[in-house]
Amino acid sequence: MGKALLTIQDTSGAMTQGLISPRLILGSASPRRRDLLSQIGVIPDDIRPPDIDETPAKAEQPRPYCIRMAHEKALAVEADECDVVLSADTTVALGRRILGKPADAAEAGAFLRALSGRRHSVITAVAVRRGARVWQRDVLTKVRMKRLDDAELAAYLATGDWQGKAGGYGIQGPAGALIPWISGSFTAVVGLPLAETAVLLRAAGWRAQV
Ligand SMILES: Cc1cn([C@H]2C[C@H](O)[C@@H](COP(=O)(O)OP(=O)(O)OP(=O)(O)O)O2)c(=O)[nH]c1=O
Repeated sequence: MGKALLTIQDTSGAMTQGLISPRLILGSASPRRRDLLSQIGVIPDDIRPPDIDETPAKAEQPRPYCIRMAHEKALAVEADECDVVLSADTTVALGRRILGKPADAAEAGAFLRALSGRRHSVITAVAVRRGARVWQRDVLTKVRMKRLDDAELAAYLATGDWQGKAGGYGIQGPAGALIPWISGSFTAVVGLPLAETAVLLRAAGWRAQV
């Protein structure tokens, strides 16, 4: 697929043809995803946050849920036929339980108490769409959170860093001090697995940066 042939007609009626790279639309409101992309030299031409219903279906398992969310986000973003749209979803899973973005500090506290002293999974699914074609990958990372005492929990909640983050924490911020071990992809936990994302962008014809 790669580059598209662009034909421009000027005011005299003359036609000019040239090859253009597709535009990249980041279908995400997450500043983390924008920052992660810039780490590999990918600067989106536009950012269009998707507006979808993120309620899990009844008895839906975390991984299928996460994959479905990324797919629906990519489809929800308006784009031209040759634009490349990139969307993702990060889901924190404690067993079969899906921990989304906490509504308030009380819910963040409840999530963190549930995660305290245990291993959980962070799943990030990425969807890249061009026209009707969608390329997807998902990455599962195991994360262990240390056992939190009341003072540590209160101190973390007071930072406000839990806001807008699945599971009520951000490993890249102060919560990094609460996470002694991960197995998997750090960038996936933060919101976008960069190695897998680079593969998907190349598959969709986006020019490789690295
Ligand atoms: C677990 C974890 C999540 N997160 C963030 C990444 C995501 O932004 C967010 C999970 O919510 P998402 O629904 O995946 O993303 P979003 O609502 O922020 O943005 P959009 O749907 O528009 O793409 O949690 C971290 O920043 N650090 C972490 O350690």
